[in-house]
Amino acid sequence: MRTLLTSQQMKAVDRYMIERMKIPGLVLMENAAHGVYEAIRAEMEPCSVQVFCGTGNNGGDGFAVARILLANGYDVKVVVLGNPSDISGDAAENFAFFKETREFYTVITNREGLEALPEADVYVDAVFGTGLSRPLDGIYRIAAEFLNERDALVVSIDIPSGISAQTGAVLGTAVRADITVTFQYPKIGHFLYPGREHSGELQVVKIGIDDGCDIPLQAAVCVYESDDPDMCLGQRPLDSNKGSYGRLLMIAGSYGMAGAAVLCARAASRAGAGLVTAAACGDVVDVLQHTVPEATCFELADENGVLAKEAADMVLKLSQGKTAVAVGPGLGRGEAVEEVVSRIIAECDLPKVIDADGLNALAGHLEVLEEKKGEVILTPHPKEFSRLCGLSVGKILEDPVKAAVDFAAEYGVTLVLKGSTTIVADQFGNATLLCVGTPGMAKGGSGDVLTGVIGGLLAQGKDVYEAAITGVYIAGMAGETAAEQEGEYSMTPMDTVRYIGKVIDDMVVEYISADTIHGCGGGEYMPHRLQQPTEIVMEPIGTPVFQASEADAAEKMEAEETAESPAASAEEAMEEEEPTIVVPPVGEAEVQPDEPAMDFLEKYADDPKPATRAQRRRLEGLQEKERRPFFRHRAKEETEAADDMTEEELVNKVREELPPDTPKGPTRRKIG
Ligand SMILES: NC(=O)C1=CN([C@@H]2O[C@H](COP(=O)(O)OP(=O)(O)OC[C@H]3O[C@@H](n4cnc5c(N)ncnc54)[C@H](OP(=O)(O)O)[C@@H]3O)[C@@H](O)[C@H]2O)[C@@H](O)CC1
Ligand SMILES: Nc1ncnc2c1ncn2[C@@H]1O[C@H](COP(=O)(O)OP(=O)(O)O)[C@@H](O)[C@H]1O
Ligand SMILES: [K+]
Repeated sequence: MRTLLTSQQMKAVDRYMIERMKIPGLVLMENAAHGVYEAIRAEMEPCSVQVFCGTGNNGGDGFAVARILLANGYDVKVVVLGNPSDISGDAAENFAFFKETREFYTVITNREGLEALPEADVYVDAVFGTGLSRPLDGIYRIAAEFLNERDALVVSIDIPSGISAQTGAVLGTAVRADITVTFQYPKIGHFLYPGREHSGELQVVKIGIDDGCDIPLQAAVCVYESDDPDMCLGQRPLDSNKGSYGRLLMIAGSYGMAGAAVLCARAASRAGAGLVTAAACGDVVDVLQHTVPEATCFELADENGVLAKEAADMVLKLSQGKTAVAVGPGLGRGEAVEEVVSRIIAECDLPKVIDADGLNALAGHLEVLEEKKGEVILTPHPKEFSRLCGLSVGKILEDPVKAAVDFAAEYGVTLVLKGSTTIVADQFGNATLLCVGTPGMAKGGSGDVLTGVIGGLLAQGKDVYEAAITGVYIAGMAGETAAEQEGEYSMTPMDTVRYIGKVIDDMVVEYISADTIHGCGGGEYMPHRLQQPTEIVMEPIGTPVFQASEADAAEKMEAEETAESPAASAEEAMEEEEPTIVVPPVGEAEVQPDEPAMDFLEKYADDPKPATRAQRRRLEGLQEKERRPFFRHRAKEETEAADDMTEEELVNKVREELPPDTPKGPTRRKIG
């Protein structure tokens, strides 16, 4: 499970690290750039790289990456998009090097300029990050399209430019990255389509505070992915019986849609419910008796194969002694179905999951939810959700997390908005994204399986939010396993049902700690879960949390007391190790203004008589470094060329290689 942030929350985290933790912004930017550099280095040996930079801090990261790449032998060109005079703050600090050296950057304002650039092996997208505030147009749009046409590795910094970090939506157009390196926390936009697809492989690097150090953050959104180790279920106690695992009442199916009831009932049983009671019209009961022998069946009043109004009383009577209700799959439509669904919601106090025709029955009658007796989970796909909430599908998908959270809070329900990334929202403003499942599940019947799994978990006493999250995870993973075994094209929802058992088996652990919440039967351990309806806090700057505990301090003092005498350790160091620079205590330091650290190293490197082996090694290392020029890659080319070229020929050759708009002049400048 991972915590996801919005752009605003990430800005607050940056501010926290800068203002409270006193980590300078430039240090964060440098760490970010090193993370990106490492990602590139892991893929490519020194090669040609073009870094496309915007004028904000995302561009600042780009300048820093470019500098690090140059220093490590890559052949780098920085492409500035926008007006360089708009670059300010930390980004300007990192741009300064390029401004001074000129030859490594170019400002591009049109497509012709981009097309005149030589092809590169790697493109770095540092145009916009979390500061994207409107759709890409002009040169930004052209540049994103240009990057998408390249047959090369594209690495996006923080988030592909053009993707909203908040919603995953494409604003105008967006870069398609092979790798995206983001900082400290992933963002919601990395996990929602189309942002999820545009991000490619997502890497998260820490840039200020490591894991284990808490930032006082009230993030309300998290994500589970396939094979997530945090998704666990507890073992079933040895001394248990079917009564220990609840009784699910399922109302599903109609003439022609008996399969929905079959899938739902089988999935509920596979999810572990102690007893599944299927209530349906006569035709469906006949089918169920043959295909789901483990379920008990009751025939409800019907009219032409669809429930009749009188079925409501029978259902309410049947609900006595049950622990949860699942209603909707394949019920069909009509006034009678609406009445049955409304009465279950208003008169039955059990937790319930409502899907498919259950949701259609609710559309236009949402006031029923205000009278609900038990807790309610609704599981619409976007079209069903559109019918429920009145927003168009397009509008919902513009910001699906917001749409789900708003609806769940307004009606006091748990909402499961199904899709390739499924969003589960609770009534307190929490949301969980589930990146599980496969396109193989895009086939009629997969939703019925999900309803059965959630119903089965609810029957076993799981809290509604947990049952919804765990249910989506189990159904999605079972679908993935079915796709592996049967193929994505050919797998059927019944195959998904068949693999539920394997998925659950992999999730069962002997002992569940407070961190591994699912399966422990309560919401109190839910990390980040808000327990009260509340505004989502966007700027969670709190008090610093890094204070050495008293125990730590005592341990440190003890260690100091028991340490060997400084004289002995110094002697040893002289013999075996590198010489130690002795730093006098503050206040006693002799100020030597003419001897800064670099001079000291140079002086030390020139020392004719190194005292120990370690000193000699260090000296050799330093001399080796001295010999190595800053821009290795270029220097290597020059050395090779110099073997059979005159100096004049060499200069002309290098000039020819430069892009046409680069001013002629010195081809290398030493830094410092
Ligand atoms: N210390 C830190 O904070 C750290 C931050 N880090 C890095 O900073 C990044 C966030 O930086 P950022 O806030 O400067 O935003 P960024 O995405 O560079 O762009 C904003 C600029 O673009 C402009 N603009 C927006 N949309 C536009 C459009 N469609 N077309 C044209 N212009 C548009 C926008 O203009 P405005 O909306 O103000 O008019 C503004 O000028 C973050 O993703 C991470 O990479 C890391 O280094 C770690 C430390
Ligand atoms: N491309 C996909 N990736 C992951 N999961 C998917 C994908 N397509 C569908 N699913 C899952 O399959 C299920 C389909 O449910 P639904 O649309 O209600 O189908 P139906 O009503 O036909 O049974 C949902 O749980 C959804 O999340
Ligand atoms: K970017």
